[in-house]
Amino acid sequence: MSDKTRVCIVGSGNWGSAIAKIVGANCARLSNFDDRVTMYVYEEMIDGKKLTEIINTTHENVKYLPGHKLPSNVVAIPDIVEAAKEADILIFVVPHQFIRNFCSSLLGKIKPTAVAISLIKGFDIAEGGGIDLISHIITRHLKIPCSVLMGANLANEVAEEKFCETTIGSRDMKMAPTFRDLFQAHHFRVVVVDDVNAVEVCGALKNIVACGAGFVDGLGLGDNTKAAVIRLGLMEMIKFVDIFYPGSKLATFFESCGVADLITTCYGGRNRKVSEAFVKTGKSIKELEAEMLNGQKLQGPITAEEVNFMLKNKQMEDKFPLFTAIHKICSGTIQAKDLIDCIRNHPEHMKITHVAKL
Ligand SMILES: NC(=O)C1=CN([C@@H]2O[C@H](COP(=O)(O)OP(=O)(O)OC[C@H]3O[C@@H](n4cnc5c(N)ncnc54)[C@H](O)[C@@H]3O)[C@@H](O)[C@H]2O)C=CC1
Ligand SMILES: O=C(CO)COP(=O)(O)O
Repeated sequence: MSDKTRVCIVGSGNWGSAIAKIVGANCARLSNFDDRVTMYVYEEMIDGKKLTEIINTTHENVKYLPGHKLPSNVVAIPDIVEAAKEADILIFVVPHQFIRNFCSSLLGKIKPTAVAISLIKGFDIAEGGGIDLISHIITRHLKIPCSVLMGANLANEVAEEKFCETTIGSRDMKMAPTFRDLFQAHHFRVVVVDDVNAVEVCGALKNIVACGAGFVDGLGLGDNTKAAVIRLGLMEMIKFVDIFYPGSKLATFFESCGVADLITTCYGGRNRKVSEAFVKTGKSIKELEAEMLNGQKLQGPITAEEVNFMLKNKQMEDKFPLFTAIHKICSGTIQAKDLIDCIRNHPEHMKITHVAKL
């Protein structure tokens, strides 16, 4: 048996494939990692050929990251257990709505000593009327620790090797050097922090705000309005973390997972793009996701629904008027043109306060 660390990437969408470029290259380069990186691929047929076969012969994920070569040591495997069973590090990067199924498939089939890191942005609804963090679901189901990686990381730009930063949140600082080795590249700079919940919640919530930014773009309301929506979104993100994840740190919002991811997603992300088209075309989000994303999945509208499920149960919708309005627009309860009226009297505008010293 090799004493080298074996890595499996669970997921092969747009971000899964972009991160496979970096992880594959690092595992090939660094002696402490096994060269062979397995990548679980949800099998599908492309022009009569299996996607796994295409990836393993051409080293390109022609559907989800066309135009970029994956390192040849990244091996696509259609069976999730086969891909994951020998891994010491499991990188979870699937659209969040599918995570429970994948965890069920892996239960009892992975190394008990394995550790996980989740790149998944989103929540799940929990029994008792709340929400669950994806990393908590992974830990609870698979009984392994789970760190997170979130940041301003539009997958296509990362694949093009344009410079960006990312944030890893980990409770186990002994793992920090290994994670940094695994993910850092000359164009992808890693900061590790211990405020894990806040890192993950930032990654999930900014997708809701990005829908709001897209509505503003669709309505043609201009840059000032969009900036207001982004700022109010940030304030609701901070309040959400403060109320539901007490003990989290404000400083985490200044990492890549916070303001930076919020900005990039509100300008360049899929949630923004589809939300703009939602206003301009009058089609449903589902129709537009299918028409515009070629199999990629939107996370914002479902995340807005999950968050609303909890806020409604706790009778706290009015404390988060932007998140609430975005959910109501996505679900067709109100129209996008009503967005501004919903936030005109935002609790932020009721404040008269001394600004804290730096
Ligand atoms: N794409 C991006 O720029 C970034 C995405 N993320 C996050 O990473 C996570 C994964 O996103 P992407 O890799 O972009 O995925 P994606 O949005 O490209 O989704 C497509 C993936 O979902 C799989 N899939 C489709 N239907 C499925 C089903 N019924 N069951 C199981 N799998 C199915 C497809 O096979 C494919 O691998 C998400 O939480 C996203 O928010 C994070 C940073 C950047
Ligand atoms: O998370 C992302 C960038 O960091 C991608 O956002 P979208 O899913 O809106 O494209």
